[in-house]
Amino acid sequence: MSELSVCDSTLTSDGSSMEVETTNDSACMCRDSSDDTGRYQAMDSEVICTDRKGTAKDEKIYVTVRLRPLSSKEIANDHYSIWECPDDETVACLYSRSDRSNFPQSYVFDQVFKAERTTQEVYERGARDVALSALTGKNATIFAYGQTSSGKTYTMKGITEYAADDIFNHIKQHDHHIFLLKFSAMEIYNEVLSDLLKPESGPLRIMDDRERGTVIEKLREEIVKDKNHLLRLLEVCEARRQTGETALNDISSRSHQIIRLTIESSPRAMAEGPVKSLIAVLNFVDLAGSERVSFTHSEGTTLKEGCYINRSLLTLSTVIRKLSDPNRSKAAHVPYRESKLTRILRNALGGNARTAIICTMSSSNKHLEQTRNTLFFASYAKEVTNRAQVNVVISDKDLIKQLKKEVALLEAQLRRSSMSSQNSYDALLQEKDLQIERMQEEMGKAIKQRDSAESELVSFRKQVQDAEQAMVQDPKVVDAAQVPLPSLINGYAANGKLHIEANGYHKSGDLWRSSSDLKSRNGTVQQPWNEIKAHVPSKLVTSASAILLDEIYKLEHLQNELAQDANRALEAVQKEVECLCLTQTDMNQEAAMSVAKLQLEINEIYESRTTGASTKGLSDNVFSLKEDIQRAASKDLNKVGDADTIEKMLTQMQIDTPDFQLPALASPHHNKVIHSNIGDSGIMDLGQACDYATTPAQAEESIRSVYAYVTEMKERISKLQYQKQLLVHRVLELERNGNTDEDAAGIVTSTPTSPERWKSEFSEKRKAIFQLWDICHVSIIHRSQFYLLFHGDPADAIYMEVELRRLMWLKEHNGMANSNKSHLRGEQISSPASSMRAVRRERESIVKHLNTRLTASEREEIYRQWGIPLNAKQRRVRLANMVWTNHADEVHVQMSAELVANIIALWNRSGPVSKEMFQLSLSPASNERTRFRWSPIATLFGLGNT
Ligand SMILES: Nc1ncnc2c1ncn2[C@@H]1O[C@H](COP(=O)(O)OP(=O)(O)OP(=O)(O)O)[C@@H](O)[C@H]1O
Repeated sequence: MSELSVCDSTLTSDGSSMEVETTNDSACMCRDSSDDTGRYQAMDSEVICTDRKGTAKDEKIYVTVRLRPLSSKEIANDHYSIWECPDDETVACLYSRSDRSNFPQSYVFDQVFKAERTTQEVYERGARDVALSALTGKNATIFAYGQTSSGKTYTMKGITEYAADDIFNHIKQHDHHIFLLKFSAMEIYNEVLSDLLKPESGPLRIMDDRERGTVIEKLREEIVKDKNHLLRLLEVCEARRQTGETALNDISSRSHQIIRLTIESSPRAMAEGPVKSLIAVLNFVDLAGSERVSFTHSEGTTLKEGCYINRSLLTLSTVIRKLSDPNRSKAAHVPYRESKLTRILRNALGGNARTAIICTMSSSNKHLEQTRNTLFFASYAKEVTNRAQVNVVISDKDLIKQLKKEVALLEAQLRRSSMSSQNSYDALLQEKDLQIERMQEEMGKAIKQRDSAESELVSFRKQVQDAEQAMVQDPKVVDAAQVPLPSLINGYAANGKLHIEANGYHKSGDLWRSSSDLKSRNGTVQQPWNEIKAHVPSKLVTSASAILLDEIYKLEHLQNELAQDANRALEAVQKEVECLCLTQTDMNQEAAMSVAKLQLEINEIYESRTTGASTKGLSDNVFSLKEDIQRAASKDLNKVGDADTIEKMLTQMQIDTPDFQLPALASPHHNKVIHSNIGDSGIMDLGQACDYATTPAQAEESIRSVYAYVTEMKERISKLQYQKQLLVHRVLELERNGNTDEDAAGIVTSTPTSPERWKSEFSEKRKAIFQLWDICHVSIIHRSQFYLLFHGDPADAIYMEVELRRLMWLKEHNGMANSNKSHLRGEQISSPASSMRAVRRERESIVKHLNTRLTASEREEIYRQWGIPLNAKQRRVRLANMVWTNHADEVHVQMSAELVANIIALWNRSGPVSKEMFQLSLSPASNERTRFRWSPIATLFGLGNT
């Protein structure tokens, strides 16, 4: 059952609504609507909004006309009715006068109630619908307009009571809602607003609040408890209203009365979201009647009242007329503020309210003019458009509650999203864990495989070691087939080539070396010759050349070690120079330049050497030996020399390895002299060379000393090379001629025994060599090297002999090379033409390097020595063409050799000239491999062909 709630709160507004834009049911936003159509009105702890979702629409004021029957008094005064209602919407005047012809005879309205119609019918057909709009949240105003005594009060009293009945019936019928009904009443008397419920409060002020709209200050509101309560309040107001007696009305209303019901409803059940209450104001307005003074016989107070009444009604008519103008712009001024009545009824007149106007009129012929004025007013009023909207109230409390719910909802969504993310993270982590697990398993397998491979390798190495040990103890019992493929054994297979050990010799691809050689790091032969001989092929064992070959390998091994020593010396020099760079600021300029030049030269050597050329050179050299060996092995050496004789010869040719002493390296920091000695193996200990910084002068001296040592080492290597070539030559001679130890010993026996004899023999042999160089077109670089290297030392005899024999051999076969370019004994013999071309290229190279190797002053000095005018054209070409052209002239030969060495070589002025020649990079230019090759030595030191 519906109930009418009683609430302690009171409203202080005038009932004007708050216009709010609503975007949805649960959220609304207020905005100021300061135009004439409505204003916001903030209400205590409430937000009133208008629901515009299709419920608001423009609506004309509902205008009806009610005819009052003639009263007994009027009938007594011979009044007669001149108005009739041909239908429910038309009222027509029966009285026609020629002078009134400009007035319409009939008027059409929404409803016309003839005199017989009851007030209930007027209410039901002319006001009920509008009145009950307040129950649905729409403001509503019903007022009566008409001349005095036309029945306004009579009609409005009945309308209010019928509306009250309907309102309470509605409340009864809508028990799922809670209703709050508040009553207030006011009157405007002589343009003074007063509270009918509390008349003692005096005149009320009308406030125009920007937020709340028109507000009647201190207007009392009564919560209506029930219908009787409402009726009692109405009675109170009626009793308090200003009335007076006029000629036309015994109880004439002398004021405008406004009865206001504020109806608020809210659903009883708490639905989702905030509680939305509906609020509306229902005004019942009983206007004072327009009157004509002549008719009312007003005077004094009554006259004054009439003036105010007419003035306010005139303002109302003006407002209605202006609002009814279809051409009116929204900006057009509407004089609401010219009367309190229009200010208070502002929403009802063209605003947020539904409005019904009941125009009351007397049908008497005596009131024709006043009646027509009423009909004119009614005609204007029915053209006024209102726009009533549903007013929704959301309390702050409910709004906060709703917002909290939304926040909770969002938080829940966020939690769900977070949980979802967490779940996905967990899944990802699980997947990663699985991957890690799988990888760990694979790693475990790999580790096992590695361990297994390592154990196999250890086992394999042990087998190899056992096999090697067994072979050392008794090589014959070791079957080569039992030796595992040592693809990973020791360092022999670093190049990945297959090594097969058989009969004391290792074959590593294209490399042959003796077992003893491989095992003797310091060059000493660990296995006796006889022992080696026992394991080499019988063909080689019986061959004197085999003995020579073995010695060749020994020499080569020693040569390699010397080369390594030289490399170490170079590195020491390099480090020394680097140390000097740190103290270069303390050097005097000359020393700095000297050191810088040395450093540059050494850098060039070092950079070239680190390109791997030395390895290549050694390989080439070894390759040459291998070919020699293969050739030797392929021959049937039935008449090779006696091995003992060859051994004897080799003993005599034993390499002279004097104890070199490294030049002192001064150390200013340690104040001592460091000596690097050549050990038994001929390896120089230079380990500490770089640890000592020196003064620039000392350092430079040290560098020069080291440099001289390197040069000496290279000279020894060169001699070894010669010695090796001699032996190779002898091997080939033996192989070719079938000669035996006599030939081999011939070289040895040719070594002079007395210095005097050797001196003359040296001179003769050198002249012969000079001649043969010319005949054979031997490289001028080779000539220079040879000349500067061998000066007549008794130890040089063997080299002189080798060179002489080689040249004679070349001379002998030059004709063959000329007529037949086929290989001789597998060797390619350079033809005289190709040798001449090679010499020519050397001369061109000299021309090329003259400017780069020598300074201008040095060149001028040389030109003067050679008799070339300084202003001559092509001086360099002339000089190059003169070199080595007169072998009979000892001075010319000397100058030629020094010039070539000076130009081509890295010249060290501090050292012996003859010992610098081995830095020459030019080997005899030939497309074919010559039998005597200097290039390995040159490339060993990174002095590849230029
Ligand atoms: N429709 C009607 N049927 C019978 N009597 C009516 C009718 N209308 C009005 N009367 C009577 O007419 C008289 C005047 O009516 P009422 O006081 O309501 O006029 P009024 O328009 O309010 O006048 P005023 O403006 O002076 O107050 C009253 O005695 C009333 O009873």
